[in-house]
Amino acid sequence: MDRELALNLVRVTEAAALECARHMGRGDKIIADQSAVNGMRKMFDTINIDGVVVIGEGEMDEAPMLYIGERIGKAQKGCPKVDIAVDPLDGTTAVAKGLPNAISVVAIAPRGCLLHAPDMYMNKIAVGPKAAGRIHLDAPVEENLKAVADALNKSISDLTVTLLDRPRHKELIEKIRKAGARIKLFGDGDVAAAIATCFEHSGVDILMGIGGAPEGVIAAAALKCMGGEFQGKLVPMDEAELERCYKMGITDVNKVLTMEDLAKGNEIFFAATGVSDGELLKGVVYYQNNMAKTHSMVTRAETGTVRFIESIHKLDKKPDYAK
Ligand SMILES: O=P(O)(O)OC[C@H]1O[C@](O)(COP(=O)(O)O)[C@@H](O)[C@@H]1O
Repeated sequence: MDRELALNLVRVTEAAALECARHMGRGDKIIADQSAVNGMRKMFDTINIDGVVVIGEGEMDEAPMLYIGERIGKAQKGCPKVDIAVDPLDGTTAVAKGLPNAISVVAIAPRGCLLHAPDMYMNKIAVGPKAAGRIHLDAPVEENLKAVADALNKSISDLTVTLLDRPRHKELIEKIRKAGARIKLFGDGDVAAAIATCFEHSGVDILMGIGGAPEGVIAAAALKCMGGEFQGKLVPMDEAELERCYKMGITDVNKVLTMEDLAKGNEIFFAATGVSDGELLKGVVYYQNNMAKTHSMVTRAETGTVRFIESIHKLDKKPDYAK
């Protein structure tokens, strides 16, 4: 895949962020999400790829756009055939309430390389490059914390574990506290939290806990690009969810899914744009004269280069496809 695709992916997440950030604090997460989808979908149509959505807004009958299986992109002759994983707005509630950490994200890989993860929960663990290769999702919490602390040349008491603030994490939180690590809970957006582990200045060292499985695939793609490590295990809650795993070809739900299972190979691209302020990305700011500023990152696995891009948008001058 042409490396120029990276910049086009930023255009896609910027378009989604610019649309949905308008709905910050307006209390309606559905409209915020729809706006992100509209912005993202339109921009995808300008990009020369033959894409299939593998992680999207739901099944075809649940979502009008960016549904699983939808073909997107301009698809001109000779263009790359790719799998696309999107979360036009990770943090719908955060935007509706005006809270931090919401981002728009997209990951792309050659056809067949991204896991078609069912829409259910996934138990996750993620670390940055220095601690990659030292964790195992099935290992006891204390063992993982010790391994990460050793890799980072810190004591466990100086480690910060980040996890979603959910009642289901009560036991996990107790174990982390018992081991002596610090905890940073967040309300929503575990893709951004997983990415944050790859940057020392973010102040978080390890992500743990249960979040969405689709978000897990996107986070795995991102961490693969940045040299971190992500592992996940599906958490089907009932027979119906178990059946969905089987239907999607996941026969052993107890298997720890590695980055290679979730995002295969080295031709992976990932882009994200901040919607509301987070540890790494600033949220959208709207200026006078119908201008706006976005803050994005883009990376690809082949080189591992991470670019942070600040863009000033003159919204009056946007072409029709970007309106
Ligand atoms: O809110 P739940 O059910 O605990 O699910 C956790 C998931 O929700 C999120 O926080 C936000 O997802 P949405 O934007 O789809 O609401 C994800 O980042 C996370 O994986």
